[in-house]
Amino acid sequence: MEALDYHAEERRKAEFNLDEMKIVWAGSRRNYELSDRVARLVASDPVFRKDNRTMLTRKDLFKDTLRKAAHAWKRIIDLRLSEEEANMLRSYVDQPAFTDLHWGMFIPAIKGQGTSEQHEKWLPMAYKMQIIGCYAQTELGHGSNVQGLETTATFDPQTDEFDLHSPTLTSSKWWPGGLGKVSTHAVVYARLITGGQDHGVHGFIVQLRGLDDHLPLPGITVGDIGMKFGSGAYNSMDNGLLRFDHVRIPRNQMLMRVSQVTREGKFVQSDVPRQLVYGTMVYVRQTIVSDASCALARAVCIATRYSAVRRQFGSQNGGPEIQVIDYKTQQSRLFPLLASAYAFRFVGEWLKWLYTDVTQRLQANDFSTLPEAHACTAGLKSMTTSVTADAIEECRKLCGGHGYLSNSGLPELFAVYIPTCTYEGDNVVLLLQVARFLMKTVSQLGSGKKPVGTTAYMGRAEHLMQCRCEVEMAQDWLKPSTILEAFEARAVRMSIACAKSLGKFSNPEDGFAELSPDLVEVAIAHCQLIVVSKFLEKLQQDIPGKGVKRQLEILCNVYALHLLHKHLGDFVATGCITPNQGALANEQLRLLYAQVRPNAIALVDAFNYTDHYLGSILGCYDGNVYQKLYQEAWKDPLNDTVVPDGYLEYLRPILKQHIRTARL
Ligand SMILES: CCCCCCCCCCCCCC(=O)SCCNC(=O)CCNC(=O)[C@H](O)C(C)(C)COP(=O)(O)OP(=O)(O)OC[C@H]1O[C@@H](n2cnc3c(N)ncnc32)[C@H](O)[C@@H]1OP(=O)(O)O
Ligand SMILES: Cc1cc2nc3c(=O)[nH]c(=O)nc-3n(C[C@H](O)[C@H](O)[C@H](O)COP(=O)(O)OP(=O)(O)OC[C@H]3O[C@@H](n4cnc5c(N)ncnc54)[C@H](O)[C@@H]3O)c2cc1C
Repeated sequence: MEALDYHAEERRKAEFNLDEMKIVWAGSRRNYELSDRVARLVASDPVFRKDNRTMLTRKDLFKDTLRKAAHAWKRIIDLRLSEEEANMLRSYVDQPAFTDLHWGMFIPAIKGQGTSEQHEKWLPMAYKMQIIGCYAQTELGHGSNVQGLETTATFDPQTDEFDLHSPTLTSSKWWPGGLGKVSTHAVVYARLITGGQDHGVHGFIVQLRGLDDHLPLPGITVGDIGMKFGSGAYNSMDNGLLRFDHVRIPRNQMLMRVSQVTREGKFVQSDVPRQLVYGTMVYVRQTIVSDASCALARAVCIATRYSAVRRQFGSQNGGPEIQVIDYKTQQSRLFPLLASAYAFRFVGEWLKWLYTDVTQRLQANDFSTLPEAHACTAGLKSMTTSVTADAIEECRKLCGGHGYLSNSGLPELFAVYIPTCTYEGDNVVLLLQVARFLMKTVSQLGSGKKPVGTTAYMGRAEHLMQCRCEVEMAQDWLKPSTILEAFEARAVRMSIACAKSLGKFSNPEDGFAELSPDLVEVAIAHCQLIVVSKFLEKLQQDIPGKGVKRQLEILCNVYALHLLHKHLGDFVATGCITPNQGALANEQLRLLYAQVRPNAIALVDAFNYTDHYLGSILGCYDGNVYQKLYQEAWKDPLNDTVVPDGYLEYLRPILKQHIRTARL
């Protein structure tokens, strides 16, 4: 018997080759095949079941996480998965765990900031998981201000050791994932002190727990910081606290690629920039951008599939009601998010390339592109996570009441996703870093130093400051050069206006603080330009498959024009476009929505998510939503008994009070 598919009609409407689109989404045929295989492997394994997760107590959830991590590791070993496949497997298991920090931060920190001797000593043990590590930077008193960290690492030349100490309550390490209950080791960030002199924050490898009994080593106080937002969600992670009471570690456990301490206690700064101490954060921010496209695609997939199944109003002559996806308001809320998922995917690909490039340069002692890599990773991490967090909530609303059910998958996705706006750098703090970079670039414009990379457009500031948009009809907005110039002109004009305002302050730092809300907007305009331009660049590539490129062009235009519509104030106020041209952009946007509509379901099918990974009744592939919702309701523990626990103690006395009242 053929499986029921409530979306079959929608799938037939698609105007492009779905298999080819899946490959574009995955980045290559090889990526597609790998990820498809690993996703199915996870989905078919009962240990990785997650539909009961939000019902578990914290302790049970944590134990379930340990069980899944151990099983994942066994699968990785047994199947001899490559590092790439192993990463995919962990991400499809879809449960935050200590392993994220071990593989995602502990190992990269040692790789990026350790010497080759340190690599040789620590990495083989870490790769075999004979030791498990975390990234212990943030403290109770300081997260954003890394230079304000208080933990000290004081060199003792007598013993050739560092003495690690937490001098105040606020110096307690607070938040590191994997620290609370699991990690045997940590890369700890502490102030390096030699000969009474403070040399700022550096990384140290510190053993926390015994490898035989898992007990904290002498002088170490360690534990979990407590429940976090939402049920299930990030509570599978043991975010921890850590205090040191004069804990001793050998000198060679300071990560010494950036700076060294000699046997005599002399501090030596190598010729690599001190910012490399922040290198792990740059790496992770880059991965967070790719992850944003996955999370956004997931929410959009659920909301799109459900919007095609859900019907409200408009029945004529007893016929079916209107699918809610056909309401223009639904389209204007949903399709820009669909377009954003694709846009973030492509900018994530590009950022990965940029990161690989900067890493190769750093190895060859070329540090010239580090500021650009920092600005791009910080800015795009901030912009994509903020958009995605808001979008998940918007998708919940797009699913009406059923979106609020836990089994829609959206509440947990939201709860697990929102800390990305805070961790790895608070989004506002990161945008201010981008703004500093932009203001520096503007200040150097007259000096003959040509801006390069993502700020190259500033080199054309003279033209962009006075150019006039030539749009006369709605369809003129479909020209890539018109869109690009409008975004470049807006970004450069906002940057230069801010730089001028800054110039009015006698103390630039006072000006920066006073104008910081405007500077954040400048940074966002710049980041949006990057995303638009990378989407346009993607379209320059040879993209095979019937109709695939055409769909991507439509999505690119939706992405750019919805931003233009949303930030019309910026575009008009800076004189890039007229209000009438803004209205034409909106007219074009409506036409584009109509073109997306028949392809919407196939465009989310292209993400190739399994029902297991989506974890949503509303988003399941076959669209059999109502039956599944009905069946699922009966599985709730409250329905285990017909009469609830507590009836006799609490309900019956209330219900029976009229008998007592009547007797009085
Ligand atoms: C598959 C793998 C999966 C992986 C998943 C992993 C799991 C995910 C789970 C994640 C769990 C979450 C895990 C976690 O949450 S881990 C904890 C994350 N913590 C943060 O992100 C803290 C955020 N704060 C900072 O980064 C710094 O303190 C900032 C940047 C704010 C200021 O800093 P500071 O006060 O020192 O700097 P300055 O402003 O005086 O600027 C001085 C100069 O330095 C340059 N500069 C600054 N920063 C960088 C940089 N990074 N690379 C290169 N350059 C940099 C800057 O441009 C300036 O240059 P110039 O203007 O002088 O030229
Ligand atoms: C789920 C989760 C996991 C984490 N995992 C880890 C981990 O594994 N390892 C680790 O070391 N850390 C971890 N962290 C800590 C995380 O990196 C920090 O919380 C983050 O960097 C933000 O710092 P903060 O908490 O000090 O925020 P704060 O800086 O105190 O932010 C509070 C408010 O102040 C504003 N603000 C701060 N500075 C400025 C400024 N200069 N200008 C304008 N506004 C400002 C912010 O925008 C924000 O609105 C984790 C955090 C979370 C939530």
